[in-house]
Amino acid sequence: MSSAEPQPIELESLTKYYGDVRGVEDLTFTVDRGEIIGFLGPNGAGKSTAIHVLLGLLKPTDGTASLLGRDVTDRAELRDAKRRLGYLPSDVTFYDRVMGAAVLDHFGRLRGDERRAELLERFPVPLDRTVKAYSSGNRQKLAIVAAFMHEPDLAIMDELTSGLDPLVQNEFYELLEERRDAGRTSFFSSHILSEVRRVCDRVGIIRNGRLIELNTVENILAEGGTIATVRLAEAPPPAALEFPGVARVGRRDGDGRYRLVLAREFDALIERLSKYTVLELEVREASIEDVLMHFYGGTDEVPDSPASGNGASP
Ligand SMILES: Nc1ncnc2c1ncn2[C@@H]1O[C@H](COP(=O)(O)OP(=O)(O)OP(=O)(O)O)[C@@H](O)[C@H]1O
Repeated sequence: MSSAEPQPIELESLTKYYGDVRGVEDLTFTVDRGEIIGFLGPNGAGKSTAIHVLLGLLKPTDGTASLLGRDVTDRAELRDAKRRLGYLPSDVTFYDRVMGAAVLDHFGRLRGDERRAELLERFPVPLDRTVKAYSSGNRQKLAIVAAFMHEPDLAIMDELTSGLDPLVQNEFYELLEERRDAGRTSFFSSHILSEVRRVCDRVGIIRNGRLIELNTVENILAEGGTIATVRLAEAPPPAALEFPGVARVGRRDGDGRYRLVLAREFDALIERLSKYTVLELEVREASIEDVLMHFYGGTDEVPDSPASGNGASP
């Protein structure tokens, strides 16, 4: 690939309304070549809408979207881009009455299949059975082979590894990492925070149709990397515990504990707490779940997040 090659995904003020219902609004971002980027957000945030616009399945209300430098609203350009695209949908459906092998033959004829044999070794499926007889995991493995066997420059995946067992998941993450090493790009939506942390270079967080954060996992964690939970004999208002370096302070309704999200400002924390009688203090590293709960704000829709049960939402 030459350096003059266009970015794999470029969205500029992309907006999609379904009648009066907002799907996404004013989305602007660029995905770089060789990047693995995750798209996170609560249910209904707009992830699928953005992906469907990118695939040319939905027409934008406003703004532009391009795949591998091709305008997705132009049929010929979209067709061209799709030859170098691998797409893994969230609900894998094939014609039930065809054999697994015939499914791969079909996609192979359309786009190529140079990695077919190797991928089938890594993601084995019963090729001589009809897809109807496949378990959901096998369907997904077949979809992976179909999506990646032509070595696409860009892969787009909706709900990355839903339904795969942990060993297959791991194999799949390795495939994405090999692609990255070869300068190929992967973009996926996910609810699974551990997988985002494991494989992503950057994470985009979308809420109510808008992109509210786009950053590396490390930087997202660094903004509020420490959580202090404290119980005081006194009951000052949460704002009394704020100082530079504290991102948020909240107070739990049930037991009156305060929860501070802060940068590693331990001296300042100790100084501030010294004004009070500290009955309990726990300080720990924030998890990505903690940080994302902040962005998701007050929703319960982070499935593998531990219950945070605190009053520290923004
Ligand atoms: N075909 C449609 N007609 C009307 N509204 C729609 C349609 N598809 C999506 N929406 C609305 O657009 C918004 C974004 O939905 P979208 O499916 O893109 O979110 P999502 O982030 O993919 O959610 P999930 O994680 O639940 O799949 C929601 O308010 C949803 O109700």
